[in-house]
Amino acid sequence: MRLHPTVASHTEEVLREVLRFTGPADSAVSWYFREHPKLGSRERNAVAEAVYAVLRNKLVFGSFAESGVGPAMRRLALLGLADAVGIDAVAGLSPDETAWLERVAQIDRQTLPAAMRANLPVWLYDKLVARDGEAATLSLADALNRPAPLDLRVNALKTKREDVIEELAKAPIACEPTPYAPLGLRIFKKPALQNLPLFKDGAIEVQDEGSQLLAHILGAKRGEMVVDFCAGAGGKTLAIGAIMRNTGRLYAFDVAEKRLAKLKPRLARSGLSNVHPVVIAHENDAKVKRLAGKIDRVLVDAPCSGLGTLRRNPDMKWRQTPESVAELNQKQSSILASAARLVKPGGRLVYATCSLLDEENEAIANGFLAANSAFRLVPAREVLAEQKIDLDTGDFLKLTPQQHQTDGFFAAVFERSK
Ligand SMILES: C[S@@+](CC[C@H](N)C(=O)[O-])C[C@H]1O[C@@H](n2cnc3c(N)ncnc32)[C@H](O)[C@@H]1O
Repeated sequence: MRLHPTVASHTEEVLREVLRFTGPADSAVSWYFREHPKLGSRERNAVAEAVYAVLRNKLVFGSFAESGVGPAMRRLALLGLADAVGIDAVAGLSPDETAWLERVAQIDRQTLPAAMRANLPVWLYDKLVARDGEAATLSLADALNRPAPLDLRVNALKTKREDVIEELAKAPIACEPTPYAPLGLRIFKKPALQNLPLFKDGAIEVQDEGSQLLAHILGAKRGEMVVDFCAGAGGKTLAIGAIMRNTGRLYAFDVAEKRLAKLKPRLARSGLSNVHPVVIAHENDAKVKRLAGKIDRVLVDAPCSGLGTLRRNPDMKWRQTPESVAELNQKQSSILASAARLVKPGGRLVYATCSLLDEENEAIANGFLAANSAFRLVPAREVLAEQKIDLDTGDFLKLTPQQHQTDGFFAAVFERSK
């Protein structure tokens, strides 16, 4: 069935805003939909998917849009819609536009230059090729430029994974257990979950398998004192709180009050009562210092470029620059140094990012080790084995979408000796 003919102009309007890259694409899309409440759900879906298709394929579509007819933004919008819903579903096309889209669809992308096919900014493409070579970069870029499946985490305080599979099947929503995370489920479609009793009752949360693994790698135990230093809206906090079986004390720190506020309703659904959200002014806040040397496990899920999450946030690649990454590096080292002071002897500190860049990952971890002789690196493979998770990515946890079907994640585990 064809979409409403205004879908192309709505897509064009949203693109005009999103391609200014002044804020996150998902906020711009949500704002537009709030301003246009009459737009039907099928149309909204098509507009959003088309905008994301343009963000994912910006270089290739930009090149295709040099041919064709009509305003440049409409050409991009049509390419996005053709990619997202197919040419036949797009109404209101002129015969010239249809012919152009059909011509473009015939182009063999293998004939395009590699850097264009990767659809990455030049600085990032060059950096990845210098590290991994062209073939590996193209395979990574290909995985990053595809939409992610939907991963769920089962709240073990409320139910079991097998019971959720059965319950979802009644909806009917088909899912399969995630390969590594013991409480994860993967759905390949995008059903609306918000109205399911399972969701409302806090039996499931949406969380990428990689993010779930970061909660496991922290290895928090019952009754421990734990800090989630950069808790944000609490994706990992909720997972850690459940791993602690709702015992002990889990502080959720963040400098962003708005983000921490989003944790509140999730906490209420989850049934957790061991979580204590705390807004801090900065990483050296007195509230942090008060806990120095008292904490068993500290997770630093550091602010980062987010380049590992391009499957979900394709705009990030166009919004980050070498300068923004350098700025983040300063912040990352500073937060890690401050968080380390919380850890008691024998306690563990985990540094994690959802970045794929060495300078946000190994470089920060190695810099920390060099400056902190009281800490040693605990090989990630050992920690994962302790957690009975069958995954060996070496001394560090390194997840990539093409190898593990998760977002890109990094984690280093440190233990304090004295
Ligand atoms: C990667 S996000 C955290 C995501 C979150 N852990 C989750 O699983 O949903 C990084 C967070 O670090 C926070 N942040 C930035 N600077 C900080 C600082 N100096 N101290 C603590 N948190 C900080 C940001 O507000 C952001 O919420």
